[in-house]
Amino acid sequence: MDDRRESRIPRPGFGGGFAAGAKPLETSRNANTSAAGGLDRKRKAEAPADMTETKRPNFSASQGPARPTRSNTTGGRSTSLQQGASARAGPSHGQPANQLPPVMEEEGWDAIRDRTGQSEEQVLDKVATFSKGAKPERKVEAYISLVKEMRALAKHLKVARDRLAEESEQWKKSSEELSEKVEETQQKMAELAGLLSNLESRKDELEKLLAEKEQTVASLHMDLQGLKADLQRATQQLEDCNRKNAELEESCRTNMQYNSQLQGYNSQLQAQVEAEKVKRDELQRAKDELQGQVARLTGDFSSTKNQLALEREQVGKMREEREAAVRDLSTLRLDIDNMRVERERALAEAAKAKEDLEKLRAVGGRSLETLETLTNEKATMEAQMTLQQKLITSMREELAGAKQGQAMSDAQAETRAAQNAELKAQVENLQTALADAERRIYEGELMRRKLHNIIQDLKGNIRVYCRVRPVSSAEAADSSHDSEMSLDFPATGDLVERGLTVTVPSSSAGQAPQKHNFAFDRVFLPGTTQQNVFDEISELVQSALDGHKVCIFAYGQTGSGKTFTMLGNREQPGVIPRAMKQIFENGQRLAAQDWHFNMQASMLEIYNEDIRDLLSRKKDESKKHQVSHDSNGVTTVSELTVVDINRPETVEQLLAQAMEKRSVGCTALNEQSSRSHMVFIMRIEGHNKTTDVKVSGVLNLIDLAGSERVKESGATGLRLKEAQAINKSLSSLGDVIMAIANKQDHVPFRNSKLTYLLQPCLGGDAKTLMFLNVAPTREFAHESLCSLRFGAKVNACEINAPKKNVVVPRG
Ligand SMILES: Nc1ncnc2c1ncn2[C@@H]1O[C@H](COP(=O)(O)OP(=O)(O)OP(=O)(O)O)[C@@H](O)[C@H]1O
Repeated sequence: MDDRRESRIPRPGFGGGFAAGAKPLETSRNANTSAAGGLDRKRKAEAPADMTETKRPNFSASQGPARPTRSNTTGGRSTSLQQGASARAGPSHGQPANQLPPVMEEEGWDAIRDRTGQSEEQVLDKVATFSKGAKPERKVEAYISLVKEMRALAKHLKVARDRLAEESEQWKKSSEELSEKVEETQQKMAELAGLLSNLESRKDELEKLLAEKEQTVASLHMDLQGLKADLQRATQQLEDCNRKNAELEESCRTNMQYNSQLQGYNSQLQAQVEAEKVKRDELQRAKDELQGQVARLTGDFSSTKNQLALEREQVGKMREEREAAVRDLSTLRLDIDNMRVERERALAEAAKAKEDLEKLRAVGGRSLETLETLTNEKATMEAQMTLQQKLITSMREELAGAKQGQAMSDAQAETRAAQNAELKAQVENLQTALADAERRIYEGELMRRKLHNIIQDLKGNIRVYCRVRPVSSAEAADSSHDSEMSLDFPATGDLVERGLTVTVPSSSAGQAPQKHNFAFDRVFLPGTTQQNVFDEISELVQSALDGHKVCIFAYGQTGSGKTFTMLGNREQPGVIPRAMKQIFENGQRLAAQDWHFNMQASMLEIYNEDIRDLLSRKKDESKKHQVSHDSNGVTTVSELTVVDINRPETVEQLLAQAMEKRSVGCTALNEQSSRSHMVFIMRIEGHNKTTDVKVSGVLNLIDLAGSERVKESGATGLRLKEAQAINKSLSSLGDVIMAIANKQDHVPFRNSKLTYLLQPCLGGDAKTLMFLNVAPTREFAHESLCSLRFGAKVNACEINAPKKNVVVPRG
């Protein structure tokens, strides 16, 4: 128990120091210190004051000032020594004064220090000094006291050294513990330092972040300022807009007026065109008549010419004959002269013979025989002469007749020549009139083309014609169909033949059906004939012959009449056969103006985004066709059959062949539904040999696949895939038209095969018409609404003025 208490005694003042922070020791020390302090105070209170006085040694002045007796004045260390010493010297302190041992007995150091108030150093440095004459006993006493003090101090120091050794051990241990703790602490500190550096780096990051945030805040602030400024500007702009809006409304009103003027102008132009057409027809008729006359006159002329030639020939012959007759006559004359000479000679001879006969008679009647002979000769000669005279007379008559004939044929030839000259003059006049008529027809044609184009442009380059098919007999007869009409058409007002209203039954019971109004360039009612429909688009077909790129689409749900409109049937041919007929007829008509046309046709279908050649006679379906366009906008489809066509019958055969090949599948909506887009492409190259003008047009006629919504078609599997491909390409077509109309930088032609194929024919230099085919009954009202909405979007588009592909020779 004592040991433990002693071990807690603090180190003496001259030993080593405590490590800072050794708290347990410090706490014990304080406790003991206060306990010791309590004992000291008790002892002081109990010790008699005089005794303390007397036992204090008498030091000289060199000993230094005497220290106060309070233990705490020497600091903690002295206090501890006192405490330890007093603990051991306990019994001697606890005795009453009269029982104290004599001073010379062993007194502990603590007691000595308490008594004398000296410190250890003071005792060690103490030197015994005596005043002169001091008694030896006093000196001895002083020495004894000093020795005692020294001894007490020595003991005390020994005890203290031992304790110090022990304490040193303990301190060593605690030092080791401490160094362990220090290590731990250092580790912890290192960890903490790591943590701190982490924290510092984190702090740096956070500071950076903070700085960034501050920057962001600053930029946001600036943005806010900018936005405020923008807001102000926007407000300003809004005001401007409002003002402009008012101006626009005003200009809109003006435009509307202008528009109605334009419409007036348009109708005037149309009237002009009609008048021009009438004139052209009249001119054509006049030309035909003139041509007939010319042909007749040319016939007359050539027959007269032939006759004249014949007559000339005859006259020539007659001349020859006359000349021959003249020659004969002169020969005859010569003969007559000869005969005359002969006769005269014969007469002379006869006279001579007579004379001779007379002489002979006279001579005696000699030579009777000779006389008879001579008489006979004379008679023969006279007969000959008579004959020759007759001959001469008849030849004279013939000559006179020939002369008369020649005079007549000369007169006839003159008449004919006069007639010929007249006919020539007439032919020349007619030829001049014909050239004039041809020139006027050519000018009329140019004017027609110009006006035609103006009208086409005024009508817009994308036109939408809605065609409503009649209710089929099957629909009317079958009660499972809702064959009530869902479409109404205005009977009066501006929208006659242009507007329609679709009434869509509500999907939820009890709700009223909804009405939607639409207006298009033209609406064909159910009874409209194929010819009426074609009449409305024939001008567009004509444009292809004039050198434009033209696309005519048929869009609509399955069974709405697309194929009927585009192809029709034998009795009611549709747009494609009629267009072919018109192109051929007009091509032939233009041949009179020296135009020569080359036409080529191809037919393909796009099925599931693959191209199939509909005119190929091969059965290989796996062939892949690539589409490419050159810089002139000429499209090529690799390995596609191209057929030269020179008569409409060829087209009929091609169409029949193509229809057999076209992909047909069944959906819940139509058992014979075409599941592909069919594209008929006709290229027309024209050349005017007189003017050397060249034109190059393309006519694309497209029967699109059914547009019904995938869900409605009830399709699954392959049919579902087909329906999805169809929907994608139809919506791509819509997107392309919108992008062109909105003048977007990028037009997504490549989003589908169809739009990529038709790219050059869908841009600014092309004319597009879309037939919007709709079924009339309530059963299809929802699909009709979708088709009408699509058409309305397309109809709202306006495309640049088209460019004609015409090459005019230089000079
Ligand atoms: N205007 C019309 N007059 C008379 N009959 C019509 C008319 N339009 C369509 N039809 C008839 O309606 C039926 C369906 O028409 P059509 O085959 O042309 O539809 P479709 O839209 O081409 O369908 P699909 O997408 O399946 O090819 C046909 O029997 C057709 O003869």
